[in-house]
Amino acid sequence: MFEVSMFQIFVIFMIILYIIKRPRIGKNEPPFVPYTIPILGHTYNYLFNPKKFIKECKEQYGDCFSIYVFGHVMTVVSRDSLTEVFRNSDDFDFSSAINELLPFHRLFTYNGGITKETNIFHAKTAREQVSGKLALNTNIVQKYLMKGMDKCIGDCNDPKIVDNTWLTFNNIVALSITNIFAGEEAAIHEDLIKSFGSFAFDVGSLLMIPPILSFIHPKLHEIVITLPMKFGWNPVSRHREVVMNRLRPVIEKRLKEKTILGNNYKPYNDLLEYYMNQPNFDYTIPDNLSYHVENLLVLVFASINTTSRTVVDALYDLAGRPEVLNELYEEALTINKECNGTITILEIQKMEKLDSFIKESLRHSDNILALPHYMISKSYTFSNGYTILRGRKVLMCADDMLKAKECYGDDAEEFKPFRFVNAKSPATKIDRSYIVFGGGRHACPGRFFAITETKLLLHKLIMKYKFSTKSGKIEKKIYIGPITIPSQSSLVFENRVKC
Ligand code: HEM
Repeated sequence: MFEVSMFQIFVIFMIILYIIKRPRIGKNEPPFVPYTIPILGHTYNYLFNPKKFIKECKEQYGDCFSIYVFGHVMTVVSRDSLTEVFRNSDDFDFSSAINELLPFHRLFTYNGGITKETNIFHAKTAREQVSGKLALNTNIVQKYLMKGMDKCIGDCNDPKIVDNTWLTFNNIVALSITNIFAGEEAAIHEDLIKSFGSFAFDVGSLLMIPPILSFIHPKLHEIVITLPMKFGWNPVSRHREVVMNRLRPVIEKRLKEKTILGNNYKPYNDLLEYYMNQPNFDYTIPDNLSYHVENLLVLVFASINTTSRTVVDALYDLAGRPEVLNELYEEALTINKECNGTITILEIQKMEKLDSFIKESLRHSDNILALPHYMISKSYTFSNGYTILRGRKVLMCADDMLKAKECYGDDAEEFKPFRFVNAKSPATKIDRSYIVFGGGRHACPGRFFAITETKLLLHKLIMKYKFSTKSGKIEKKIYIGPITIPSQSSLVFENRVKC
């Protein structure tokens, strides 16, 4: 009798997998980097040795090459070919690549998640209602950043050690953003602020599941990570319920006000008011409020933890450089004297050294590969002559582009805090190499708000505290594969003026 052991089944499975998943490269595709381990391809180097691996590939194959990771061929682009991806947004799509990592179309059950089409609305909202209302909202942002600072860091007459830095500053940013998104009335509720603050972390936790099953098919990975939804666990719905509970009474109150006051009704400046003014808003219709709340949550996802990440990276970069902190304190002091402590958008524009410092910190975000895009046209031929076909995933060499010598000079690798002072190059200005906010037609529309909020919070922190790393050294970021997260080490805060 012929018996088949588990081991034999495994071997047969691996052979089949090897045969069907052998990388297939078109005739004129960017050069394929050879690998030695079958099936795994370049996955090990991608996860555990990305900096050296990508540098060596670039040196050998140029700015455009193909690698094989998690069972898929991906095109890696830098310099001119990277710029082409941004310029040709009809051919390259960011949202479908993001949906593969985080299946928003399954998590957001009422608004369909984040797609190329729905992003038009979200981008317009961010551009006109958030970045576009900076001057109107500076006071409110300032008020709640100060409140958040008092609550989360408080009095540091004696030096205070702050652990969980990203979480701490995320809570401060969440408080101010909840106030301008949901309005001050709703933002008095702790559970709403907590929900907004933890939303991106909760949804993003799905990224921590390694896509092992993608070796077989990416859909399998999606099925597995969304399996808990079948048993009622959905990180979006939990937060959606909290937000709806807190917004419903405010909506009812505003609608009543509108009826009583008629033309004398004074619209609020928050995002809630904007959603209420949409022609398709009618919260009495089933699912209508869920739909609008999910739209709001998309912007919560895009804004809070990206902005707090920028603040925290800048804080670590500053905490390890006391001489730079002193120089920024001098600038902050001068500006503060001129306006008696009440900062308006004009004062924020005057913070030139701080702006340069934040830009340099963003330039050193150290992500090796970022901003995945899918090629969605029939085929695309780069100006270097290489052609890729529909469905090819493209990854950008972020660090390589952000440290390009032809754009930043021979010292491009160095952290020069005041590199951009007098260079007419603010932290919000997109250009060929400064890709932290993407590029082209889909460049981040919330960047004006994010940089203003970051400047305001850092200004207030610099005015109130001296801070340093606990180790006294410049702390390095932590790599998770080719992307980074902030250092986990502690920061020490101390009041500038002791009582
Ligand atoms: C420092 C903080 C931020 C960073 C680093 C950041 C980064 C990015 C990046 C890299 C993209 C992709 C751009 C592309 O496809 O070329 C993007 C898109 C987007 N961001 Fe931001 N972002 C930040 C803050 C914000 C804020 C505060 C908002 C909302 C108020 C926002 C809303 C959006 C939206 C709606 C898009 C999609 C744009 C489109 O597809 O047309 N972001 N962001």
